[in-house]
Order: sequence, then C-alpha cells, then structure tokens
Amino acid sequence: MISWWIILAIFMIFLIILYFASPLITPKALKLQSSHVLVTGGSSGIGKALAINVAKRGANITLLARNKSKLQEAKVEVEKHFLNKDSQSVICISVDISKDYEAVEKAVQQAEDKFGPVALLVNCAGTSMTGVFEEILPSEFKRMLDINYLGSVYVTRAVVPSMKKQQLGRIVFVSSQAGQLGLFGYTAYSASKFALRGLAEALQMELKPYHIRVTLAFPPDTDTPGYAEEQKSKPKETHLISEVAGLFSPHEVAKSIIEDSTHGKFFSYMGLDGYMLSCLTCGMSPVISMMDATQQVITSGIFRVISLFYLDYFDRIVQKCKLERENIKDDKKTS
Ligand SMILES: NC(=O)C1=CN([C@@H]2O[C@H](COP(=O)(O)OP(=O)(O)OC[C@H]3O[C@@H](n4cnc5c(N)ncnc54)[C@H](OP(=O)(O)O)[C@@H]3O)[C@@H](O)[C@H]2O)C=CC1
Ligand SMILES: CCCCCCCCCCCCCCCC(=O)[C@@H](N)CO
Repeated sequence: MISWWIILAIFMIFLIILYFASPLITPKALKLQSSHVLVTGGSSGIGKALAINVAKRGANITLLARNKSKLQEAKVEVEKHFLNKDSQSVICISVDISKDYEAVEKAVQQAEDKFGPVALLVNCAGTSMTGVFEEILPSEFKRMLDINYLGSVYVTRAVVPSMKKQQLGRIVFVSSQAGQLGLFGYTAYSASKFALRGLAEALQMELKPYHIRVTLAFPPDTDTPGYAEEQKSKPKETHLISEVAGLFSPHEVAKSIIEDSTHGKFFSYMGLDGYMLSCLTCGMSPVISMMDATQQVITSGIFRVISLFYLDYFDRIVQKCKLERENIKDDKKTS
C-alpha cells in the first residue's frame, strides 16, 4: 500500500518540476510594442477584437479585408484603444485574399513599406456555412477552401520571406473546434479548417530554425457578425450539437489567441471542451511545453472515454431530428 503512495508522490513531484521547468523551455513571449501586426479579417468579429487587443499592447496594425467602409469603421474603433496615441497607427487595405495571389502580395508589400516586416501575422479572415451535404452547392465547397484555406496560404506566403530574414515572428491560423472534429452540417466548412492543420504543422517545422512560431487556434462558437449570419441557415442538429461547447465573446477568444501566439504555443484553445479536444487530437503536433506534452500523454485515454459519451449524445440528437423531420413529412402527406 505504502509503495503506491510513494509512486503517487514521485509522480506529483515530477509534475511540479515540469510545471516550473516549462517556462524555461518554452519560447520567450514576443513583445508587440512598436511592432507590425497584420490581421486578415480585421474589420469584424474575432479579427477586430484581435486588432483591439494588439492596439492595447502598443502595436502598429494593418487590417486586411474586402469591404472598405467596414474597414474604416474598424480602424476608428481600434484607434481608441492605442497604448500610445502619438506613435501607433492603423492602416486598412482592401483586398480579396481568396482570388489573386499577386494582389495579396501587393497588399502585404504596401503594409511592409509602411510599418516594416510583419512580426505577428494573424490569418483570421474566413467564412462559414452549414447545411446537409447533398443540399450544399458544389461551388460552396470550393468557396470554403478558397477563403478559409487558400486565403491563409496566400497571405502567409507573402509574409514569410521577410519574416525569415528577420529570424523572428509569429504566425496564427484561425481554425475552429470544427477543425478538430467533424460534425453534422459542417462538411464544407470543417474540411477547409482541417486543411489549416496540415499547413500549420508542416510550416512550423520549416520555420522553427528561424525562430518563427506557428499557432493553430481552435475557437468555439463566438458571438460575431459571422456567427449571426451562420445561425440563419443552421440545421437544427448542428445547432443542438454545437450548443454543448457554449458561446464565447470575441474579446476573450482574441485574448487567448494573442497570449498563446506571443508565447509561441502551437495550439490555442478555450474552455474545458477546448482543453479536452486539444489533448485528444494532439496527434503528432509539435511539443512546445513539457507540461502540455505530459498532460496530453496522461489524459488522452480518459478523454477518449469521455468523447464516446459525447459522440453517443450527438448521434442521438441526429436520430431524434431525423424522426422529427419524418413525422412532419407524414403529417403534411395526411393533411
Ligand atoms: N464566430 C465563430 O463562431 C467562429 C469563427 N471562427 C473563425 O474565425 C474567423 C473569424 O470569424 P468571425 O469573426 O465570426 O467572422 P466575421 O464574418 O465576423 O468576419 C470575417 C472577416 O473576414 C473578412 N473576409 C471574409 N472573406 C474575405 C476575403 N475573401 N478576403 C478578405 N477578407 C475577407 C471579412 O471582411 P469582408 O467581408 O469585408 O472581406 C471580415 O473582416 C473565421 O475564420 C471563422 O471561420 C472559428 C470558430 C468559431
Ligand atoms: C473529450 C471530448 C470533448 C468533446 C467536446 C465536443 C464539443 C463539440 C462542439 C463543437 C462546436 C463547433 C463550433 C464551431 C464553431 C465555428 O467554427 C462556427 N461557429 C463558425 O462560424
């Protein structure tokens, strides 16, 4: 009996050592004061909250999006949060990141001419759509990939050369919890967000020797104009399933993304479900903190067991909604 207590005590001491040793091996936090932060999709929702967060940290900010008046409104709002009004500024560049690589490269060049090489790039521009697979237009699958995946490739491709020269930088890809597991209604969207994972994992291995760190963020449902738009056509199943993880504010999501990326973490997640999902789907993602790696090793078995209960709950939602639909059809036929 006593030997079990000794093993437990050794294990606890090991965890405590890891906890204190982790900051020594994780990269130092990148200071954003006076540096150049480029946020795609910075005119709305999570992107705008990210811009506000880095404005408070003293950064110069480039906002990239298509709609000029929305960009201008966001600029005015972001400027209100400057740490130092005399030395900081915001520029807006209107470009569609999903279409023409040359146009994206020109926009990035224009931003770097003004503020110097990008120190932190946040690929946040994106869009979502939900629906039952066979009811989604084939062109929608392409649109999701063009904006959510290729848009991030293009901007990152344009930023990396100068970042490599500086041998310093951070790159964030905003995926989603729906980029960690596939759910009813998200066939087109999830695929585009899963694609970002392959990109982020491969790219981080290339950029690590240049002291550039890549972060992959998995936000849960977040209260933004994009989310409000998504609600309009969401199947009931998708609604009931995603309700499980709750609704977060864009500012809390932005805060955690900036904290994690400035500290060079590979995963950025929110809430208990986010923590469990990230441990469970860690795969062969890079190890930045020994503390995180230990938690992944210890928890993955038990989280897999918990996930089976979640999956069963989701399957029951899908079954219940199917029956409801069939009953509605039958009622219509008989009436
Ligand atoms: N809200 C949520 O529940 C969650 C969102 N996410 C992800 O976070 C990101 C932001 O979402 P959210 O804040 O809700 O979205 P919003 O719709 O509120 O904002 C999207 C932003 O991206 C810009 N954008 C869209 N398409 C393009 C394009 N082709 N070229 C350039 N800019 C573009 C928009 O500006 P404009 O239209 O003017 O171009 C806008 O600034 C997305 O990638 C989304 O998938 C992830 C998890 C949850
Ligand atoms: C141990 C296992 C734990 C499992 C927890 C599972 C929780 C699943 C919730 C998924 C929510 C999907 C959010 C998508 C958000 C998004 O990207 C859109 N809103 C974009 O607009």
